[in-house]
Amino acid sequence: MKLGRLNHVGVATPSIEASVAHWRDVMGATKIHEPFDLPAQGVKVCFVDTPNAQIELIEPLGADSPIHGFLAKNPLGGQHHICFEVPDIHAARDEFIALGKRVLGEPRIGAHGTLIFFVHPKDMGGMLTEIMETPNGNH
Ligand SMILES: CC[C@@H](C(=O)O)C(=O)SCCNC(=O)CCNC(=O)[C@H](O)C(C)(C)COP(=O)(O)OP(=O)(O)OC[C@H]1O[C@@H](n2cnc3c(N)ncnc32)[C@H](O)[C@@H]1OP(=O)(O)O
Ligand SMILES: [Co+2]
Repeated sequence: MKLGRLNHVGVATPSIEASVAHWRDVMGATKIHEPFDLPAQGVKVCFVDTPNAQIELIEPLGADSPIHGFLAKNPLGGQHHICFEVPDIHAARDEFIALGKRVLGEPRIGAHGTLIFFVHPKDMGGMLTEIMETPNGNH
């Protein structure tokens, strides 16, 4: 697979409002985007810009949110996933599968409007890994 740039670090939180205050007041973030709901992924999302990538704050949305289990184990929240860009999402998916990695579902539209998929943390050195097709303009 051709590894692209680190797009974001996903950070699970029980409260985006509280996390925004942390990133603004403690970490000095100056560009924090408006939060929005992503019902298809079961999360509320807020992007925090850093000079070379984004922090993606995710709060559970709805009873079936995929981050409920993580927050039950980590009530304060914490680093949940890392996301790398690739030029061709379908080729990347095929390559992970050929390597015996558990790809979690079909490619679907993520928070940046391009296709994403996840690879199981137990097959990725303990890190839930999101693979994302490079957005237009990032090439
Ligand atoms: C905002 C939209 C989108 C984007 O565009 O960026 C997103 O990022 S959405 C982010 C949220 N969505 C997802 O996480 C979808 C993919 N995740 C899953 O399918 C599941 O969460 C999971 C990874 C399969 C875990 O399932 P779950 O039922 O929550 O946990 P288990 O208890 O079954 O866990 C098994 C095992 O794995 C460990 N684990 C779980 N989550 C993580 C994690 N984030 N990082 C590292 N390890 C994780 C968990 O601790 C268990 O380990 P053991 O206790 O040793 O068995
Ligand atoms: Co993400």
